Parts: sequence; C-alpha cells; structure tokens
Amino acid sequence: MDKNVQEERFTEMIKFTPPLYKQRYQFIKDLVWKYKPKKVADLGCADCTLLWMLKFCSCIEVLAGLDICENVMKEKMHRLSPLPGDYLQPAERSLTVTLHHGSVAHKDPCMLGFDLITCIELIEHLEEPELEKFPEVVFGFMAPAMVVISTPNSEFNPLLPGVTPFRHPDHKFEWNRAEFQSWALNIARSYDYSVEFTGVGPPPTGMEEVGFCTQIGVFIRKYSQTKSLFNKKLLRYKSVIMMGFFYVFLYVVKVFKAVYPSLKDEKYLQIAVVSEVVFTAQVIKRNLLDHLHSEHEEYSDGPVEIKSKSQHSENCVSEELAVEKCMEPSVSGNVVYIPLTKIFSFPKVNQLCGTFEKLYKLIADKVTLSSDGSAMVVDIEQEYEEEEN
Ligand SMILES: C[S@@+](CC[C@H](N)C(=O)[O-])C[C@H]1O[C@@H](n2cnc3c(N)ncnc32)[C@H](O)[C@@H]1O
Ligand SMILES: [Mg+2]
Repeated sequence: MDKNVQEERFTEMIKFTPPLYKQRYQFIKDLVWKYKPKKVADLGCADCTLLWMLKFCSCIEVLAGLDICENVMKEKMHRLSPLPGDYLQPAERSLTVTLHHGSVAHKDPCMLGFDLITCIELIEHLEEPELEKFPEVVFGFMAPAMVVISTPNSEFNPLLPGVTPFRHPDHKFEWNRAEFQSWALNIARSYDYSVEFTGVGPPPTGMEEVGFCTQIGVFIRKYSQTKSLFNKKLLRYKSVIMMGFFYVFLYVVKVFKAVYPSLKDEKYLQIAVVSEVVFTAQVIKRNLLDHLHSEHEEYSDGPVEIKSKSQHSENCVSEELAVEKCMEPSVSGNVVYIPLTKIFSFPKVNQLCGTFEKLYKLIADKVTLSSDGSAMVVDIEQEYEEEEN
C-alpha cells in the first residue's frame, strides 16, 4: 500500500490539514524559497512527488533523485519531463533532472556538488548496516551545504490508532525525540554541521508534550566547501574507479535524465530572439506605414502612394555598427529599413540579448539585413497582401 495513503489512514482521527506528507513537502519548498539552493537531491525519492513539486522552484538548476526501488521511481517519472509549453517559452534558468537507482549506503560521484539534500521519511526504512553507513555517505562524502532529515516521532504514536508497533510494516525503527536528536547531534558534531530540530503535524491541544507527528532535523554545514576541496574529492574518487574498482559504478545507475530548454542555451535563445525581433519589426513597420498613410490622407486626395519622408539615406549608414546610428525607420521602394538600434531599444529584445553585439550575432543569419548590417529589411508588399486578404 502507498506509504502516504497508509499514513493518512492512521492519522484520520487526528486529521491533519493539509495531509502530513503535503506538510513535509511544503516544509522543503519553504526552505528552498528561503535559501535558494541551485542543486537539490532527494534521497529515497519514491514516486518523485517532491522532485516534481521542486521543479517549479525557479532557483533550482539541478534536481536529482535516488531510490533503492527502481519501479516506484519509474511509475510517475514522466512527470519530470519538459512539457510543450517549456519548449514554446523556454525559461531563463537551465534545469536538468536526473533519477538514479541505488542506495544511500553507497558513495557515488553523481551525488556530489549539491547544495541541499533531502531525506524525507527515509532513515526509518534503512537496515542497520545501511543506517550505519548513511552519515559518512551523506555528510562525509556528499557533504552538501544543507541536509534535511524527517522521520516519525514515536511519542506521537499513542495518538494514532492501529500503530503496532510501527506506523508502517517496512519501518525498521521509530525514534522518540531524544533518540533522533542524539543521533543527529552526534552526526553534526562528527561532520562539522549545526542542526536544528522542528517538525510538522502539530499535536492536538492539551497534548503538546508529545511533539510533532513528524520530527525534522535541519543540518547546516559549518565549513565552506571550496571548489578545490570538491575537485579533490572527485579526483580521489575517480582514481579509485580507474584503479579497477569498477564495481563502484554498479551501485548507482542513472535511469532518467531530462534537460529543460533554457534561454541559457544559445539554440533556444536564438529562436526566442529571432521571433521577438521579427514581431518587433512588424510592429515598427505597421506604425510607420500607418503614420505615412495618415499624413498622406491629410495633405492629398490623390491615390495612396507611400513615399518615405526620410529616405534611407547613406548618411544613416556608417562603416561600423554603432548605436548612435539613425534610430528612425525609413521606406525605400518596396521595403522598410528598421535600424537595429531601434529594435534593440525595445525592452523585451534588450532584455533577451543584453548587448547590441549579441543581438547582431543572433539574428545576422536569420533575417534580411541592409548591406551594411545596420538595419533590418522588411517587405512592404507583404503588408499590402495581408491587408487585401
Ligand atoms: C517512505 S518512502 C518515502 C518517500 C518520499 N521520500 C516521501 O516522503 O514521500 C521511503 C523510500 O526510501 C526508499 N529506500 C529505502 N531504502 C533505501 C536505500 N537504502 N537507498 C535509497 N532509497 C531507499 C524506499 O524505496 C522508499 O521509496
Ligand atoms: Mg516511513
């Protein structure tokens, strides 16, 4: 039975709103909003619900999940793939999501370099030898800036009907607050972390002495992990692998990887910029033609014939691409010249490209430019065809 469903049944009498598992996930989301970690790993990620919630946190660029049970991870992992909307409007940030099949009892380089590691309702499922290795793997080897561990608080159990002896048949133990805190403080001391205790699922009024239903330890690394320390660790590990201990690789296997489209990727940035530039050029052209039409109607009754007031003169074109160039669009024959400086002055284009040089680089091969490259050339004909239809 789904562990969260079973827990909901136990806690029916107490009635947590929102349900306890959602409160645990919300706790993590709140921490993420507060500390803005870029790289987050969830150990014992099960059906990836927490990872799925975290992918919407815009500060996160790397998300990873690890679980000993491959099937439970694969059940709903498709939720972690990009959606069509992600391609239509790529996000500013980059995001890579990976899932790994393996145990928290084994060190693997894929788990290095994280800012936050979450272990939600995991430790009580570990066999004794795994629990013994857990601190060295998570705090010694992975050594993220922050670790969050949640586990049932056994002092709350008398308030839950049908808990015999544990809340779930797969639990190897359930600790009271003193037991959890002494285990956690010991780890914090050994690996140079600080730890604070809190929880979710408050006790009912009058029963406050039992504490939260789920107890939580939030560990913060006291020392700063320099790049060189990180590289040293990675190098040491790689050399172990190269020495022929290939079994290391067998412990953790990547089962899923999704790379989200992002404006940080030149390919997606170019698509976004070209589309914004073409749109902007159409707006500028439309405004110019409307203006010329209205001027013409004001001063003449004759047939409509567009004549540029400010013909695209050679004065507007200098040898180099300079921002000071003529900013006004002009008509010449059947085309409109729209200075790139004008296009660049539009906030959305400006924000996407950052610099004028970048704008030029991204659109040069994708749109028609004047011979000196200072203006975009847009057909008028097309405009009339559109009007006639
Ligand atoms: C109670 S579930 C918690 C799932 C999820 N963290 C949540 O809060 O909804 C515990 C998960 O830990 C996984 N697990 C148990 N032993 C593990 C180990 N040694 N390494 C990694 N995951 C393990 C189980 O497969 C299971 O998916
Ligand atoms: Mg559990």
